[in-house]
Amino acid sequence: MIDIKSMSLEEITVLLKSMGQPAFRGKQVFTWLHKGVSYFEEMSNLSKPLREALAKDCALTPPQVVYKQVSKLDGTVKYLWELEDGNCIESVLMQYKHGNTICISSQVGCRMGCAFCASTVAGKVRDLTAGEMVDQVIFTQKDSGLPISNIVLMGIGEPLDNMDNVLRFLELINHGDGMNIGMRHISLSTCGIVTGIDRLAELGLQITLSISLHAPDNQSRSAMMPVNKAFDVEELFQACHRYFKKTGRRISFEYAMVDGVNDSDAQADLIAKKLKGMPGHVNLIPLNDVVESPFKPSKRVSAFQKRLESHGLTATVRRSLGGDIDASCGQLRRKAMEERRANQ
Ligand SMILES: C[S@@+](CC[C@H](N)C(=O)[O-])C[C@H]1O[C@@H](n2cnc3c(N)ncnc32)[C@H](O)[C@@H]1O
Ligand code: SF4
Repeated sequence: MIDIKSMSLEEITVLLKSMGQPAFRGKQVFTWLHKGVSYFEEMSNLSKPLREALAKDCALTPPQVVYKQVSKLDGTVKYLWELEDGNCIESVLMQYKHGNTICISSQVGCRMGCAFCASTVAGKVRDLTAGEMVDQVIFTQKDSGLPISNIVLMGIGEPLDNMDNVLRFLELINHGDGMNIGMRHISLSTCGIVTGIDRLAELGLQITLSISLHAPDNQSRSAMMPVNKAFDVEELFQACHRYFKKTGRRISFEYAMVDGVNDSDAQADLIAKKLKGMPGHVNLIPLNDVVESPFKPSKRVSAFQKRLESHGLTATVRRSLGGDIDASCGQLRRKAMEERRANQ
């Protein structure tokens, strides 16, 4: 079956032409797909034979809601979606003053093995297609009734470990005949795959790049993030400087505060030293407790923030949304996997 949801407008137009259709049909089909139809029959301005021919050759596999949790505190909505092959992924919809933001998954699981992260506990199962990433945005908007204006690639998975599909997703979600979400409204977060960061720099997209830094020295970072053994923190900082030089875009550094591991003043000083020469924004994240993780939340978040600010850096503390639901990434999927195992 053809994965039509992952195809560009141009590719769909070529496909429709090969089916003996005029070029404008391509745009009609693309527009329907990005409105979130679940069946080709819903494409009411196409002839019945064409709808049937598309249904015969092309897969349309909207995700199904398995769980939906709505926070009573702030309206954050967390979805656990079941994909066509039975795998589950998460998306979280957060309501901010500047608009509604969706956090989407880029893979089923993750192979990066960060010690504090629930998404990686059972490893990576597979990459998501571009269409499956688009569907998270479209069907969350459809189900919630809330217009989505911002996207963060910060859900389950490592986007730069699935880069081709992620780039295609960006192109599709940005398309004027689709969701039309501007690149400036999209953030991509990576654990630090240097080759991917360099590739992004070459492309010069106007997205915001977030680096999950979590420690500025090799000893602490390697203890938290195995990726640091493939691309160490020196190489990572160099890639960030290259990225800034090439794109002129400010990078955001994510920093989950872990008690006694990455929260010393010396580490704050080292961050400032390493970021010298480029504007950086450090986003301090109060650690979400993950049962399997040996790490505990730091009590020095505010002191660390002040120390960073004393060097002239911008440092913010991430506001925690959805505190009363399983909003931390990967937790809901893991819970569902455990329940499935128990019922087998
Ligand atoms: C789940 S990751 C997905 C994107 C990408 N793989 C990455 O690592 O940046 C998104 C962010 O959540 C953070 N994160 C993961 N587990 C966490 C936890 N237990 N507490 C706080 N932040 C966590 C990650 O470090 C990262 O900054
Ligand atoms: S923090 Fe990101 S890279 Fe690390 S295991 Fe979790 S999802 Fe994967």
